[in-house]
Parts: sequence; C-alpha cells; structure tokens
Amino acid sequence: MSGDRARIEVSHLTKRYGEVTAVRDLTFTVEPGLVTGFLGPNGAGKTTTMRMLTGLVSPTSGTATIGGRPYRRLPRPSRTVGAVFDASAFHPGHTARDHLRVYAAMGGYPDSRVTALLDLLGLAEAADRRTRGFSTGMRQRLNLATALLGDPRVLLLDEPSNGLDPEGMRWLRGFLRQLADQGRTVLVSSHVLSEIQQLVDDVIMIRRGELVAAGPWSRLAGPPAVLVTSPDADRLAATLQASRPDGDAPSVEVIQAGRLRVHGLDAPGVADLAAEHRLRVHELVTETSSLEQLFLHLTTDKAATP
Ligand SMILES: Nc1ncnc2c1ncn2[C@@H]1O[C@H](COP(=O)(O)OP(=O)(O)OP(=O)(O)O)[C@@H](O)[C@H]1O
Repeated sequence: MSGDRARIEVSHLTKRYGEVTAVRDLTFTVEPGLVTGFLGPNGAGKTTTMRMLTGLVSPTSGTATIGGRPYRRLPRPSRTVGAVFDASAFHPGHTARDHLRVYAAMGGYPDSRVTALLDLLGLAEAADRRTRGFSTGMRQRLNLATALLGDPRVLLLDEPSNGLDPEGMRWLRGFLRQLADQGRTVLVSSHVLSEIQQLVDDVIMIRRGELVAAGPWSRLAGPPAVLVTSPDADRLAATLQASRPDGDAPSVEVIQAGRLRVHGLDAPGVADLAAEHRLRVHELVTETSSLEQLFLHLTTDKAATP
C-alpha cells in the first residue's frame, strides 16, 4: 500500500457556521501504518474536520486532502476512504446482511464481499438478524464492515469506542492494529482520552477548533512519574540513583522531607528496589501523564468548549 496515497494532510483548515468557528486554521498530518487518535472535548471540531475530509462539509478556507487530493477529486472515493460517523444509522427492520448489501450495491461491490466482511467483523452468526436488536458493539462492527466494503486505504472513525464494553474495546484495539499493520491510515476520534490511550500510536489534540498538541503518544505523554512517601526517603533516593549506570539511572526530585518524585522507573520497580534494600515505603502513586493533565485541563476549562 503506497504511503503517499494514504496520507491525510490538513492545512490551514477553517470552517465557520455564521458566528461559530467550528475549525480554526487547523494543520496536521496523519501517517499510514499507524492508528492516530483525534482527541478533543465535546464541540471541539472533530466531526466537522472529519466531515471536511470526506467532502460532506466544504471548508471556509484551507485544504483537507487524502493522498494529495480532496475527497471529491478521488477517482473512486469509497475505494480510498471508509468513514464511520453514526453508530445508529441503520434501518431497524434490515438485517446486517441487508444493510451491507444496500451499500455494496451502491458501491458496485459483489455479494461475496458482504459475506467476507460479516465473517471478518465477527458478525456471521448475527448476519440475518434485524439490526433493531443489535448491541452498541454489534452496531460498531457493522459500521466498520460498511466502511471496509471498498477495501479502503484510509479509515476515518468518529467515536468508534463509544459505548463499548472492555471486551469490545479489546477487540477494537486488535482490529484497528491489524488495519494499520496492513499499511492503512486509521484516524479515530474521541472525547475520552482513557478510551483511546491504549488504541493509538499518534495523537492530534484540538480545542475550540484549534490544534493543541500533535505527535507520537509516547513522546507527548512522557513516562509518568512516581510519587513516593518513605521514612527512608534519603537512602531510597541514593539507592535509586545508584541502581543503574550514570545517565540511565532514575532521576529523583525531593518534594519535601520524606516525599520523592521519581522519573524513569515505574511503581513496581521502585517498590522492588526498596524491598531489596530493606527500605520502608508508605505510599506509591503513579502520577497522571502530562498529556492526561493537559486533556483534563481542556475538558474542565469552561473556556475550552464553544
Ligand atoms: N451544521 C452546523 N451548524 C452550526 N454549527 C455547527 C454545525 N456543525 C457543528 N457546529 C458547531 O461547531 C462546533 C464543533 O462541532 P463538532 O461536532 O465538529 O465538534 P466535535 O468535536 O465533533 O464534538 P463532539 O465530541 O461533541 O461530537 C460546535 O460548536 C458545534 O455546535
């Protein structure tokens, strides 16, 4: 799968609805072969951006392209981009198979593709049941099947983890990883950071239509620090710093007497080292990462949402 043909590029994208600026001078790139999280509080402009990527909404200014072309200029759009916007947009009287057949007919895809996708998405047994009785997880799977009909290089999924139980989340994680490993570009929006942190490689975070952060999750989040309360804090600090060669040792910040902040070693590592050296630990707390703190600030900041 050619990388360039699957790259999403958003450049100085702006969308105004009268007085409301839903998206403001937004610029980012989404790379093939990765799962990218598109994060922002409610009303941040995620859906509007994804709709501009699929030609459903026209930008006020700027560009949104896939493989260098706006959606409307793609030769066979459904072969390039699969998008999922609403988990409940099914005819309640249709079966899963009926639903896929309707979309397959519109796209000119054979019935064998419908059967293959029902199998791939774990819907074979439910294929001939009416969608009105479907659980959220089954709806999400049927949506994904619909988006995959044209075997697209790019997948745009608006809140695919909404309402999934832990088993559904595990399944989604594995499935999206497989799609990315095949070289596809996978963009997944969410307004809940914890829902997608296990899912994504890269993250794009927006607030009020503007970019706040973009890059690999691991770099943006940074390794979380560990707060330690210990009556042996001085000796524990020295032990931690001597535990590995210079440059590779955990760094230790003394917050106050008996309280340390440790970077570069996780809580079990600190606990094991303390036990090995017979040092007492009264409390160990893993701090939230800087990305979590930033997102928490965005979602609790009243000024963050329009
Ligand atoms: N058709 C429209 N007309 C007027 N305002 C709109 C329209 N579509 C979106 N908006 C406004 O644009 C802003 C961004 O909305 P958008 O749905 O893109 O956000 P979002 O990040 O997807 O939010 P959510 O997580 O709640 O789905 C909001 O203030 C919304 O009310």
